[in-house]
Amino acid sequence: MSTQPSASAQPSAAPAAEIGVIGGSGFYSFLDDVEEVRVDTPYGPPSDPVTVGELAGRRVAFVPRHGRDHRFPPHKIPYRANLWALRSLGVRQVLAPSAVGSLTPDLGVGTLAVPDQLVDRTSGREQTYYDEGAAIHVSFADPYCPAGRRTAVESARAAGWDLADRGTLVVIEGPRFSTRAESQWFASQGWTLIGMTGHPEAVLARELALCYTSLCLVTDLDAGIEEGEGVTMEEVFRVFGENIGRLRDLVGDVIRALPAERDCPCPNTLDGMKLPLELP
Ligand SMILES: CSC[C@H]1O[C@H](OP(=O)(O)O)[C@H](O)[C@@H]1O
Ligand SMILES: Nc1ncnc2[nH]cnc12
Repeated sequence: MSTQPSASAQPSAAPAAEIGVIGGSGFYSFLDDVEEVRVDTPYGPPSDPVTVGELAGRRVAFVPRHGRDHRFPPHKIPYRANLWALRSLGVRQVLAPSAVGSLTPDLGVGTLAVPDQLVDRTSGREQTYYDEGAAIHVSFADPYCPAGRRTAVESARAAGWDLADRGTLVVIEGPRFSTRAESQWFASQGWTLIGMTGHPEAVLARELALCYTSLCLVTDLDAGIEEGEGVTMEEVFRVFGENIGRLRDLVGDVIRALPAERDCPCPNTLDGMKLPLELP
């Protein structure tokens, strides 16, 4: 599966897609023969034009959350625009690959973790579509789609990954990495994974009634458990680069195996949600 968008940007012809992929650090493109779409949203443009292509008969839209040139740091990513853009193309299920640190020696570098819980330690990010008009409070007890998670776990197992079939992802504000004390405190809570982008992405997906599945590649042991000089950005990119081929393949496997009809308990409709702005 490659990586280069082949077509030029189109103003607003919007090809439909059912599955969305949001690429993270080191994951800036997906699929061959894609159509590039400039989608505008009430929240501004997404991180970069969305590319839409086909895999195993499934229409897939891709957006790189940091932009193709990684110009958006985690606290400046236009999360609302990214999710809105995918939803407005028809996407209903989102796969979100991400580079994460491990908070436990049990999860080594190169592990694929499919978290089932999330802890928000960010501050000051725009994290809702429901900030005017009416007070709407979505349920978020289980932030990830169980069907998406099941499919990801089965696909990763079949592909021979070192696998964590659950885990709690703590999302820090960044862009700095954690101190050793912070990291040790997170680990002492039983949280197992650490990243900077899982929130508000997951909750915005929930607010748009999108299924959302996080695919975490462990690129490092976080400061509280490693014995060296601390995590570096170079280390994260290097390890991610060593694994991007098989991670892309895994995302493809998950897309092939995702049920076409959603059979999960995730909200499936926005009826009654009084979204302040209308989706196209
Ligand atoms: C590149 S170092 C830290 C950076 O990597 C992760 O990005 P993503 O979740 O988009 O793969 C982490 O969250 C930070 O944004
Ligand atoms: N240790 C870490 N902390 C926060 N985000 C990360 N992304 C990759 N590794 C990370």
